[in-house]
Amino acid sequence: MISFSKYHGCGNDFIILKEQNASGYSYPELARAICHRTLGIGADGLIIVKEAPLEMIFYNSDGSRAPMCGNGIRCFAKYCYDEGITKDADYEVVTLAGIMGVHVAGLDPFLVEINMGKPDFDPVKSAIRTDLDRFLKQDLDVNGQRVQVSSCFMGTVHTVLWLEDYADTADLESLGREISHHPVYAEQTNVNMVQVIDKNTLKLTTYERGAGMTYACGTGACASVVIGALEGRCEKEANVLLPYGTLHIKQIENDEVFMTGPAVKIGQGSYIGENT
Ligand SMILES: N[C@@H](CCC[C@H](N)C(=O)O)C(=O)O
Repeated sequence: MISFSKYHGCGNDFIILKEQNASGYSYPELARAICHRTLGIGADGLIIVKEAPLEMIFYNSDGSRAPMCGNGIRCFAKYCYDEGITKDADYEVVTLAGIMGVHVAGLDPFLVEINMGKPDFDPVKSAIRTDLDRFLKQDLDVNGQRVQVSSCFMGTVHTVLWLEDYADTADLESLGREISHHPVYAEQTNVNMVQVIDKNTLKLTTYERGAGMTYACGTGACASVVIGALEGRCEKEANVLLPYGTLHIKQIENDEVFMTGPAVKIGQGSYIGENT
């Protein structure tokens, strides 16, 4: 039996476990089994919490490991608060993408601001097969359709495309899937399909590597504002609208990106784990 909790950030949902509760399990297999929407508890990802120092280990629902998860780290912060692991307002969390700064900005509702670090435009960092220095405003052939995309590493690999450039946006899931698996991305990419509402407001739909369509993506919201500002489509500070919440994203003068948003506990229980 594995004790777990379930949380969501703007609809992006996660199973969260302490490291000691998953000892002896293969994390990729556990992620696939526990995140399964029918045979498991159901979630977009699995978060393992390590203490001293605090570390977030993140797996997508398909069992692949990701370096960072923006909505996940806010839920990690709420879990640490709920479990009494830390009641500090400011602390750091180790991730595969580096150390992230956490600031608990409100308790009811629970609001967290994360220092997400700086975007990295080097295509090598995002495993993009190109000779270019930056992969911005690049045309991809997607099923015979020309699609213009921009990519960067914002905790993990992200690609942004602007929905106003397309006449047919009826099937965002297949558009996202095709771009995510495009051969130019050696390790796939997360795909953010963005609508500009105004210079300070974006509406985001994300196809995630390792999880498919999700209701929200925190690192994707950051990448969308960063690339949107670079391309003159939005300001460096904007709200990103998602079906189950809003993220506030701000890029400051030294290029660091801050993301503020909610984290909500859904429940807790015991997972029998017979499928792992
Ligand atoms: N939903 C996340 C990102 C999770 C990781 C991603 N699917 C990947 O494989 O890079 C977020 O909120 O940032």
